[in-house]
Amino acid sequence: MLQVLACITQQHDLRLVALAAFICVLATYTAFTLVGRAQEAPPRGRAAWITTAAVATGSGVWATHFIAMLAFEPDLPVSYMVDRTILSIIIAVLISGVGLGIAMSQRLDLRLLGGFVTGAGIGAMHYTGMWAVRLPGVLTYNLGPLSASLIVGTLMGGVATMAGFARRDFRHRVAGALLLTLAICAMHFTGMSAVVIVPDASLPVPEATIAPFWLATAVTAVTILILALGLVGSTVDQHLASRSMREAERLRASEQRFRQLADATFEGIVIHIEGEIVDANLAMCTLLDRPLDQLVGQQIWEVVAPANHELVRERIAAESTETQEIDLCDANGRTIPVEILAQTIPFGTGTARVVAVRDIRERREAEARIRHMAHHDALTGLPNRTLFHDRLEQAVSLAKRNGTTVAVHCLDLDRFKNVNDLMGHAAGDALLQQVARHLNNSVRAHDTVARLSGDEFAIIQIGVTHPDGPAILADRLVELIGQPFDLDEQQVIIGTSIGVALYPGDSESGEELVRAADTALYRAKAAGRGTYRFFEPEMDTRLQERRLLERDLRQALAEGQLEVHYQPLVECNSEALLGFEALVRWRHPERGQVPPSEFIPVAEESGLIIQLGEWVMRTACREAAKWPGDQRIAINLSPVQFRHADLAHKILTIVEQTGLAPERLELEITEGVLIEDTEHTLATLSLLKSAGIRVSLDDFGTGYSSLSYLQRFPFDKIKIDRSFVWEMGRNADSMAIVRSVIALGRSLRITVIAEGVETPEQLALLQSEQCDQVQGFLLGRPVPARDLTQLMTDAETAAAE
Ligand SMILES: Nc1nc2c(ncn2[C@@H]2O[C@H](COP(=O)(O)O[C@H]3[C@@H](O)[C@H](n4cnc5c(=O)[nH]c(N)nc54)O[C@@H]3COP(=O)(O)O)[C@@H](O)[C@H]2O)c(=O)[nH]1
Repeated sequence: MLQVLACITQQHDLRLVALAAFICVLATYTAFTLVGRAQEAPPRGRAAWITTAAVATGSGVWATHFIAMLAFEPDLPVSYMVDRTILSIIIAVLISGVGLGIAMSQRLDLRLLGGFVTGAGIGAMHYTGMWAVRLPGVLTYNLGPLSASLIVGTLMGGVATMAGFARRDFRHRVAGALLLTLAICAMHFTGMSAVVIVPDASLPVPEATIAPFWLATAVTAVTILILALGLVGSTVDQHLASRSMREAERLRASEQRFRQLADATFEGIVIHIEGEIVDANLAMCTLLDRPLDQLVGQQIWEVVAPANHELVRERIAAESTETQEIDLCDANGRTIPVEILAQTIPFGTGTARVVAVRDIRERREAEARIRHMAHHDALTGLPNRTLFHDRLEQAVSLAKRNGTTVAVHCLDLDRFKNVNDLMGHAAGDALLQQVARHLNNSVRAHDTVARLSGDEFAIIQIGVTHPDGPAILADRLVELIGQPFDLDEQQVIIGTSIGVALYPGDSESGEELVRAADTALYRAKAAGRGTYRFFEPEMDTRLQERRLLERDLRQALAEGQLEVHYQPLVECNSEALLGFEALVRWRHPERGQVPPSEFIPVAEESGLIIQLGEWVMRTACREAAKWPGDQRIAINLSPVQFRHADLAHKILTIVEQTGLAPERLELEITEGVLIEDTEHTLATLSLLKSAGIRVSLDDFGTGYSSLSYLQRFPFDKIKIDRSFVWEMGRNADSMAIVRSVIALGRSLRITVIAEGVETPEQLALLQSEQCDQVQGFLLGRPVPARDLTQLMTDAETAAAE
């Protein structure tokens, strides 16, 4: 060690030694910095950085050696052989490159080995450089220091790389650089202390050389330039690399955010390039029931329903951005209706199509539900009137093309209203559902059973090949609906009336076919119900007649062709005049006298009964109010009038306006009034009754459940139907009924009137049974108002006698 120190202090120019040390620190620092860059660089760029590090480090270390050599003052002129000096530079560069290349490894053993190689390489450079020295003497080495210099240099090289590459930060780089500088200096000066120079005058003196100071300055300048270039390059590159790393990081984060965003949407997103899927979000994978790695690389045709391939191809070609509904196929081959919206976006170096996919299964189901609701009856689930007419038009068009026959059956349930009224609406609904099921089971799959309204059903029987086909079906339906139905553990028997019309034959259009079937239904009902009738052209004539009658009645109301006649109501025993029943009369200018039994049903069907009824009520009340006595006035009310909510209000207004005492007014209603919407009817009647108006139950005994109505409303009077009165003398049953009704009235304290009394015998029988009142041609025919004064005077005279 002392020998080394003596060598440094006594045989070297210390200023140049300091300069060499400075260069060495700079070179070794550059070495660690550049190798650090190589470590961080992508594999492709590493070789370039190692090469740069090798050149910078090799030249720096060589410069250190060379300046240190210039600092050496052996008291003899010294020069250097160019070729050997260049060789020493090459060795420095090559072995530094190899050593540092190994040392940059993550493995500790390789890092140590790299340090050893670097240290040894510097030794090799040093002794090659010494080999280039020329002086007038013999230069030999002491083996001990020589070996020591190589061992020290090699070992310390290892220590320096271990320290310098332990971490990639400035402190470790500096520590490594200082240790490597120490290694180089130790190796150099130990090596120099091994030098023994024996002057030899016989050897040639080297030619005058450039002063060591200037040589050192030139080498230093060039070296610093090389090292500075290396360092600046490394710093700039590191800056750029960290910027691009930050960019890449930002890109990665943005991509991740985009994916999270895309995955968070409910809509599926798929990106494809000319049909090849390159990415998709989570919703898309879930929709198609395929993992992302299965989707990526697939052609979109594999997920689009074949029927939509052409359409999708056209959209891609046109770069369409319009929304479109198509079908996709999932992994299980299920069809998924979706709405798509596509955009062309920049993607990598080219473009791609990004497609937003919305699952519209729920929407389609809701639409289907709404469509179904719009075309089906909610209670029975059968097609409604709208769908029925659509299907009928289709069936007729098809029959026209194929030359086949279509039959339309219009059905009306008989006595359904009774069930509804007596057992309640829930039972009525259950019955309609059972009927619907029965009808559906009776037809073939391609026939249509529809519910048109209330208890009206219709059937379209298509593809009729056998001429008896419609009759066979109608027969079966009458039979089927005539069977008892089970309702709430009770059996009910209803029945059905059916009208049948055929295409071709009865009509050319669906609408007319229904009208014809309706006409036939009317005839089936008129024939006593529980049967069917085929449409016949003559039925249509009747229908036409009804229409004409309706037109004329409308005109009659407008032109005042109507009149009210009054028929006496008489006390049975005394035959005293009690009042009159108002009966409407129509004298048509051409038709002559039209009976109410003909035009009242037409008025009820057309709704004209509202206007007509109000007119009769006002006319009769006004007339009765003028009568000198307090005779009562009985006025008929139709069931149709009760469907209007303001009936009670209208009657009370008329009574008030005409000045008739309410107690003098009797309203005659039939069972038909009570069958429809009983609650509303009873409320109307109660209101009228509470105003003092009397209420009579007309045609008693002809209805289905006359007796039950007596329990439900406190009628003032019941009128025995004239059919019983006519049969009294001939038919014991009719007599028994008349007797029972009179007894019933007496026990319930309800007045009983018998109508249709035409003979003195009938009157005598009724008197013997103590009937309260009578009405009939025997006691007085309906007469116009102008004849009433005479009639009342006669009655007064008769009473006085
Ligand atoms: N809603 C309204 N209905 C009315 C009105 N005017 C009449 N009508 C109803 O029309 C039906 C037929 O009535 P009409 O042809 O007037 O016959 C009535 C009497 O003329 C007839 N009658 C009376 N006595 C006899 C008789 O001895 N023999 C016989 N063959 N017929 C007789 O009975 C009819 C009265 O019946 P009713 O009403 O049941 O008391 C008829 O149902 C009328 O109700 C009206 O303004 N509004």
